[in-house]
Amino acid sequence: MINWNNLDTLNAYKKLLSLKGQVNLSQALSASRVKEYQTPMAAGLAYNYAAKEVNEQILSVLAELSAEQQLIEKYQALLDGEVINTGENRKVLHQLSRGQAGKDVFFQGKNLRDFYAGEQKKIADFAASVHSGKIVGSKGDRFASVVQIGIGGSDLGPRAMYLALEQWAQASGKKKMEARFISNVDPDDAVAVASSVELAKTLFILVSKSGTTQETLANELFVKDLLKKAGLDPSKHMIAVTSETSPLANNPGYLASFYMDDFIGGRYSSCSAVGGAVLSLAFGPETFAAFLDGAHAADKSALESDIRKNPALLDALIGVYERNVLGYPSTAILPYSQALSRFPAHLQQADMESNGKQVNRRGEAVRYATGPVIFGEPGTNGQHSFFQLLHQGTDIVPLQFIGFQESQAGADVVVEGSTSQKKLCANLSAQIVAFACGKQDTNPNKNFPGGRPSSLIWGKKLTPEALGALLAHFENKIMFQGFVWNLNSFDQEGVQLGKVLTKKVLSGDMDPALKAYAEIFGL
Ligand SMILES: O=P(O)(O)OC[C@H]1O[C@H](O)[C@H](O)[C@@H](O)[C@@H]1O
Repeated sequence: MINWNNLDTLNAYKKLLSLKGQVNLSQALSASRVKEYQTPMAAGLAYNYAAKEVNEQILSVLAELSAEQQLIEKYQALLDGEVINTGENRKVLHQLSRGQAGKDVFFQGKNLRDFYAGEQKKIADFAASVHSGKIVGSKGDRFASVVQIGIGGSDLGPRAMYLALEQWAQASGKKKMEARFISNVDPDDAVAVASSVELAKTLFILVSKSGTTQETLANELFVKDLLKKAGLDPSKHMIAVTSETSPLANNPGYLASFYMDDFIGGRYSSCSAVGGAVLSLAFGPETFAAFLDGAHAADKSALESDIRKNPALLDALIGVYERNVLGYPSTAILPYSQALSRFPAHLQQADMESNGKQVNRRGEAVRYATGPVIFGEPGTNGQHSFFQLLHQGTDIVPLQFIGFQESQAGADVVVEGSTSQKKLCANLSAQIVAFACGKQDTNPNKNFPGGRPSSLIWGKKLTPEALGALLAHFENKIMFQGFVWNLNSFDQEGVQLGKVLTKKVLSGDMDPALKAYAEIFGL
């Protein structure tokens, strides 16, 4: 029997509050702790939490919290197809799009694992036909580029994953097609992307789960207009990815259509047809399959009930301790990997759209902090930008570093006795210790207080499997945190009001304040 309780009703939470400030990070951090406070992740990655403000006692109360809030049972129920998205009365099945970690899940007599796998197979066959030249553009040209049109979850995850594997694919001979993305309704986005490709050799992927998103539909027509003006037949240059119930479904105006469903939230859709189409076209279906394998392995590891052996659960619980006990308002995602340049942007949506909520699953106000603000940039770039505040600002911002021993492309240069990859990893190591330990100085302006916590996810190299595991780690972390806070992490009502008011502006039905702003733009 599962109980959905608010965090502040739990005994373990009350205990946890009494453990505030037990750890002095600059004193606690030691070589043995760096070795000991680490747990293996899927696909050869590891989660290191030596520089977090936790100790054995805090970790054992976090384990009690996990048991009392039934985090693993709730995850298992989600995998088994229970209606976890209560606000929209939906199952939550993104994990099923990358393998079976729970029971078979059926909806209206359809086995949904077979449905997701079937769409993946259809995409693989379609991609093979494009790569072999069996399917060509309307003037007979082979397709060389693919442009995804979508926004939010239909853009951020797939774009971040594409960029994450581009150099790896190039170096390993897996790159089949160039991919670009159009998301913004700002016409300059579509113009810039369209002018960077040869339209006759470009396949567009229209991606919208709902099939109703204003920006995406506007960009579809924008692109179709450009295709027509170039003398090309849009129906031979565009495929669609949508849900079977959307207005875009079953439209013969697309070269092909691939489907996902309402049980996969937009921000969790990278492993469905939403990410599958672009990644399979760009890097081949086998690369996408390897990415799914890594994600599935991470999903399985998230079922472990010992928090010390479950990196996603541990990461989630430490985050709750930082947010609700230590009161830290935000978290920075800092990948020391250029390939992950858009990964923080993806996590902004994944985390903040999921856990940026003020009411619980039953719609009652909660009396504790929920999801933190998420932001980030790759290192070392961030060091020359916002790290000043992170080191010496008045807020403490927990940091999630990500790093790899090897680069993806392998090409490197030795300058002043070290390679660039070595410099990158040296910077990462240095930052963790600088944040944790600080440095005393008699000049207050040069004083580093330290005591600034971070975790490190690391691996040998960012491969498709490692990327899948990394993505699933964060998705599962967000899910566990939502369970701790007793939220529905799978709806996003907070994005609706702006859409309604936008329609009012465009239809001329405005209140005075709205009208005043609209007038600034001559509307
Ligand atoms: O895929 P679509 O239905 O076009 O939705 C695209 C995006 O827009 C919405 O406003 C939501 O905030 C996102 O969660 C979603 O990913």
